[in-house]
Amino acid sequence: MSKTIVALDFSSKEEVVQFLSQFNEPIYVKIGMELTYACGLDIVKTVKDMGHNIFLDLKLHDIPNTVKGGMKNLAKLGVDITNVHAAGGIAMMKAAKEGLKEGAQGGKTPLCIAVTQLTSTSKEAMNNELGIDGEVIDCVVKYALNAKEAGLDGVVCSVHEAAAIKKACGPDFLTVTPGIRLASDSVDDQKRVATPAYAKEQGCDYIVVGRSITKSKNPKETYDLIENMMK
Ligand SMILES: O=c1ccn([C@@H]2O[C@H](COP(=O)(O)O)[C@@H](O)[C@H]2O)c(=O)[nH]1
Repeated sequence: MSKTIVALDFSSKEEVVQFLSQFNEPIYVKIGMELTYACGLDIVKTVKDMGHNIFLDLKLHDIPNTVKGGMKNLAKLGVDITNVHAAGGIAMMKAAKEGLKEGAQGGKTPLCIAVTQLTSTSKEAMNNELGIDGEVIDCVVKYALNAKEAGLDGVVCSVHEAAAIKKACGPDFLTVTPGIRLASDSVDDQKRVATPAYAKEQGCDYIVVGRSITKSKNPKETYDLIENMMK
């Protein structure tokens, strides 16, 4: 199973099909807002029919009843992982899990993970804009403990918090880490970034990589390079 989840941040089905044609074997991909809002949820079936594993990254955040209903319908798509915002609270996360169980197809319930603090959030922004005092790592670990209490399977966090989360929540609690850059890449809008090699060192279960792969001159070669760093 690959450790690299490629973020398919494209705005058309054609771009996705062209991008995935470079891969001869199934990989792990992430379908997020950009692609879903451009193509609708039909794109999930298209990518699934090509044999790829899917993390559907729609980051649900609403009242528990609404999230439960939303997740029930997302589970019917047969995706592997989906997610919510941990900031929605424990009752909302429990409802997400219930919805996924109700909608599960063929006995397969998608894993549910919670976004802690976005990797584009710095300590300064968290303190001054979001009004959360203290260090990012403390907030992220608290959100991870909430997600565990709600029965979720893991969290989205930065590489810098992964080891502390494993210590607090146990080795089987998944850490899925975006904000990945090769040393030569520009950081763009990300704030809490790390290399694939450091992600491996910190024990991250999966890394999420978008632009470093999709915008590189040879995406397949860059994917292979990154995937090998995670082995
Ligand atoms: O905290 C988060 C949660 C989700 N993401 C998503 O991951 C990719 C990262 O893309 P890059 O191009 O590698 O920066 C993107 O789809 C985000 O929506 C995140 O970055 N941070």
